[in-house]
Amino acid sequence: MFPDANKGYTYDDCKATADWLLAQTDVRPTVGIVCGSGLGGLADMLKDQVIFNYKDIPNFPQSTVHGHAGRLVFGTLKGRPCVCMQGRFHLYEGYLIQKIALPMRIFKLLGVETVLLTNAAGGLNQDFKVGDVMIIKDHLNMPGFAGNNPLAGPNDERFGVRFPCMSDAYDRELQQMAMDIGQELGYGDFLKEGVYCLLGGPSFETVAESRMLHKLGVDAVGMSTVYEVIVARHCGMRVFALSLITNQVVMDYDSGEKANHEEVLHTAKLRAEQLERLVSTMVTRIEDNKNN
Ligand SMILES: O=P(O)(O)O[C@@H]1C[C@H](O)[C@@H](CO)O1
Ligand code: HPA
Repeated sequence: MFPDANKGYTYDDCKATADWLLAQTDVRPTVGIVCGSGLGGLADMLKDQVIFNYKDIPNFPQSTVHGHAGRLVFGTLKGRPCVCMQGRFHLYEGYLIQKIALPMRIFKLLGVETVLLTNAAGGLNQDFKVGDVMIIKDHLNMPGFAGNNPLAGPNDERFGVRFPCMSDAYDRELQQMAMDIGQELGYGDFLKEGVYCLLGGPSFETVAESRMLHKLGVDAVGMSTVYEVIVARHCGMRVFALSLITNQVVMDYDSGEKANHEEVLHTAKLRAEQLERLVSTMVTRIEDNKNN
């Protein structure tokens, strides 16, 4: 049923990739960051960078989407060791679902304890505006209802249990921390919270699909993050995720609006600096809290 489930994704394969990376950098990251569409500037904030192109990393997939540079950047954020994915992988790129989330297992084997994920998403919540930042409190794995789960296939207990709990997927303390930091930075007006829904893409939603998701209580819809969260939680890392609302989802047949990737990248550019400040402050606080 899962013909390729083991190919290239065994514990030993992940370990070989992690060891290959660790042999080439002195950075021992405890925080891992994933940059969403157009949000790769986060990685540029790291000091003393050691950069690996995805194409040079054994077992790593390649980025094929505009706005995803395809580099793994090690370095320090205000002195704290981090690793940052400047570009992620999506179902619509044609990757096997296990491969999309493979970097989370490599993060774990690098020593990462906390993962901070960002994405670009369309706003369904009618109170959201373009440019709002939604702290994700829960998700809907829409492809998951049809059996598309990155943990499908043989389970290796060295990563985690066969049936992991997901009701606590998004760390409450980190959500509160982001809210607090957002208030301190004066971002209160555009900081929201809500439920993210994964769709496979790459086509954007029809009006009927958008209306259905809205009725289901979805606040923002996108094409990533959920598989990474499931795999990160499976192997015991703490998870925080946020969506930048890059566009308002079209819910009206008379609307002249049309979702497009250029608008997504444009909005990301406008909010990038504030997002970088929010995430970098979180990194320092996570590390400081650990030492106190
Ligand atoms: O990687 P993310 O989820 O930020 O990318 C979003 C979803 C699609 O890949 C793309 C659509 O514009 O942006
Ligand atoms: O409207 C959207 N739908 C799905 N994915 C997205 N990523 C950015 N915007 C969107």
